[in-house]
Amino acid sequence: MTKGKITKLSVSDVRFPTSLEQHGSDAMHTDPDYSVVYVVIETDGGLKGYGITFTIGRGTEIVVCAVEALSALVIGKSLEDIVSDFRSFYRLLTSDGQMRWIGPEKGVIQLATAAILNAIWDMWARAEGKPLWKLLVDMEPRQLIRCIDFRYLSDALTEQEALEILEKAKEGKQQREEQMLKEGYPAYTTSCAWLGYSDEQLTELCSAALAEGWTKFKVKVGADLQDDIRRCSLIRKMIGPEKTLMIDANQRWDVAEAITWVTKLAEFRPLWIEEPTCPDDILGHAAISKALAPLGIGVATGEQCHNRVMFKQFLQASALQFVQIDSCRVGSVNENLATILMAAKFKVPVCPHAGGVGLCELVHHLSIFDYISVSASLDNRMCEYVDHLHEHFKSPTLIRNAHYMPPKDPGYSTEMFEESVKKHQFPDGEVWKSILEKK
Ligand SMILES: C[C@H](O)[C@@H](O)[C@@H](O)[C@H](O)C(=O)O
Ligand SMILES: [Mg+2]
Repeated sequence: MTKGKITKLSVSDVRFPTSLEQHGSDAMHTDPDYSVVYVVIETDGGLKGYGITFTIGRGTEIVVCAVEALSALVIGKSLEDIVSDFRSFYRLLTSDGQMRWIGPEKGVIQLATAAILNAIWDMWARAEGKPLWKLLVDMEPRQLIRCIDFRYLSDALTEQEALEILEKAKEGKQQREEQMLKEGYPAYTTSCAWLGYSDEQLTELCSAALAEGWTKFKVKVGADLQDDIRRCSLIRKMIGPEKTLMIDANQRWDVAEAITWVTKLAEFRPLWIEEPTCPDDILGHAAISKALAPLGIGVATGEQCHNRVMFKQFLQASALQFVQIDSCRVGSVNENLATILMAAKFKVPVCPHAGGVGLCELVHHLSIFDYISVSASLDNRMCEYVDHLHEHFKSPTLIRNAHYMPPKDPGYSTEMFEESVKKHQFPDGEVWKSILEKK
């Protein structure tokens, strides 16, 4: 594999003005400009890797600084040095004796870690000539385990248990891979019902989605109860009693408020309420889960769950019924592998968070791996889909019949078109120059 040492890491602040049309809006984030911190790493032997982390506009420049601060830990290493002992490299990035103080393993520094490690995984998959999901699927359990930092996890999941889960799932792997290649991984859509959309827009988008074959829909709630009742009733009527509805409050409520509010929306039979309260409030989520269980409503969370230790506690406390991993929030594939394995042990389905810009491109690799190599089940499992900004990626997602089709191109689907990056660079790209001039 030796193709030189990493000699170059470049990082850009790339923003898309989605707030102009209220795409992505929710009860807490009313004007998101979907953005990425885009990292490109290169070796002197000609290997390249592309990585992103997701942000929503202002503040992206801070993550860029954090990537720059971490870059010294990457420069000079070869891909082989890194992946032959990936666990140690993960530790190096997340446990630097001085920089860990500004985390540890949370917030801006963790987003930066995600961007860099996503680029490394992309480089590895490209070097092997495989899409990332296939790289993972073809790895022996022991090799997968060596990518995971088990520090702080052993009270919930030991290495031995993780190995046993992976060994057990070897049975039927081949058939599941064939099934994925034929049918794809089930997806749901959030594109119809952002909070800032009018009822007309909602109706139009929902009927288009139904015509395209979507069967599972997520609606933003949490700002105004009467609005929520009206919007949920509209969608439930359009999709009929059989199809699936989920609701997402993006952390808007206190615990008691969440319970009363969601109880009032129970007649629309949501499968889950997502992020009902503060994403760090594990016991709060446990209380909400307990109160809503009799109504048949689960709690989903994870898009702002900053590391594997948080997921561990959510699982230990029965505080969530759907684990929403995110490919850009935590320490990349390494940390998501840990969470996927813990979810398998606790028998909780993984339903990744996606959307934003690039999140769909990345995370469906992990869903496909989860099904083939870990969970072996599609029960109550689906990966989020949002129909924005795919045109900026060289290997965009492919949806067929509301399923994600497995990517074929080598890598982690992270590479963007140079032209897109250039145009949307903040604040000097032509898109932003013209917006900022008008302001
Ligand atoms: C600001 C963003 O669009 C969020 O609203 C979005 O990630 C959302 O929570 C989701 O679950 O898709
Ligand atoms: Mg959400």
